[in-house]
Amino acid sequence: MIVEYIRYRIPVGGSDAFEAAYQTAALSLAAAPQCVDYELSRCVDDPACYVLRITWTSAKDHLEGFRGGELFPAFLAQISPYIDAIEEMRHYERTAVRGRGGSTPKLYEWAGGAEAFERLTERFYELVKGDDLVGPLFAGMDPDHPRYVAMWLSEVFGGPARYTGERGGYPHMLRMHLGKAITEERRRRWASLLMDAADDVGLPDDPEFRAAFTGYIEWGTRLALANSQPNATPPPTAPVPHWDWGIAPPYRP
Ligand code: HEM
Repeated sequence: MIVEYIRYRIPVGGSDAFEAAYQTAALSLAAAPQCVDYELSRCVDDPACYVLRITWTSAKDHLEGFRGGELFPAFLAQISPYIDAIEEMRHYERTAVRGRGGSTPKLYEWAGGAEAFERLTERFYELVKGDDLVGPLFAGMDPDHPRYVAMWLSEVFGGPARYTGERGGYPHMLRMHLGKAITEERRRRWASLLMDAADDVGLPDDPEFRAAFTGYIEWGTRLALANSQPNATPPPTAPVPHWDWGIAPPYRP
C-alpha cells in the first residue's frame, strides 16, 4: 500500500465549491479497486489549506490502473479546476511507526487482562476434558497447556507478547496443530465450549466485545482445522495476529 498526499491552497470563498467538487470526485475513488481509502481534511489554523490523503493498493495501481482506467475522466473533470491550487502531490511509503492511541481500550484490557484469560482457559480445559468429542484429542496434553493458550489469546487481543517471547510464537502454535486432522464437528464443539467457558468465568458479555472475541475464535478455529489436515502446507512462519474491535467499537454510555 502507498499513501498519496495532495495539499491544496484554496482561495477564500472557494471552499464550498471545492468540497462539493470532491464529494462528486470521491464517487470515482469509492468505486476504484485501486483505492483503499481516502479522506479530505481542512486546516483549522489556516482554513485555506486542505490535505487529501488517498491510500492506493500501490503507486503503479494508482498511476497506471486508476489514471488509465474508465473512472479517471469523471474524477479529473471535477478536480481539474483546482490543479493550480496544488502545493504538493506525492506518494509516501508507510513506516513501522504507526498504531492506535489510548482512546479505545484494547480487547485484552476490556476482557480483564492476563488473569481473565487464565480463568477462561482453566475453565475451558475442564469442559474439554469432560467432553466426549474433543476430550480425547487433549488426553495427553501438557498440564501447562491452558496457561499457554491464555498467553496466546492475551497476545492476540493486544496484551504483552509473551507467547512469542517465551513459547515460540506462531511457528510453535502451528506445529502443535499439524497433522491433528481436526474435523468440522470437533472445531465447532471446541468453539462452543470456549463460549460456555467465557460465560462461566464472567468474561464481558457486551455485544461489541463478544462479537470481536467470537470473530477471532471463528477465524482461528477454521485456520486450525485447515492447518491440521494431513495434506496442509501452511506458512511455517507468520506474525501472531492482532485482533481488534470490529465494526462496532466498545459501547460506553
Ligand atoms: C482460535 C483457535 C485456537 C487457538 C487460539 C489454539 C491455540 C493453541 C495453542 C497456543 C496451542 C499450543 C500450546 C503450547 O504452546 O503448548 C495449541 C495446541 C493444541 N490445540 Fe489448539 N487452538 C485453537 C484451535 C484448536 C482446535 C479447534 C482444536 C481441536 C478441536 C485444537 C487442538 C489442539 C491440540 C490437540 C493441541 C495440542 C495440545 C497438547 O498436546 O499440549 N486447537 N492450540
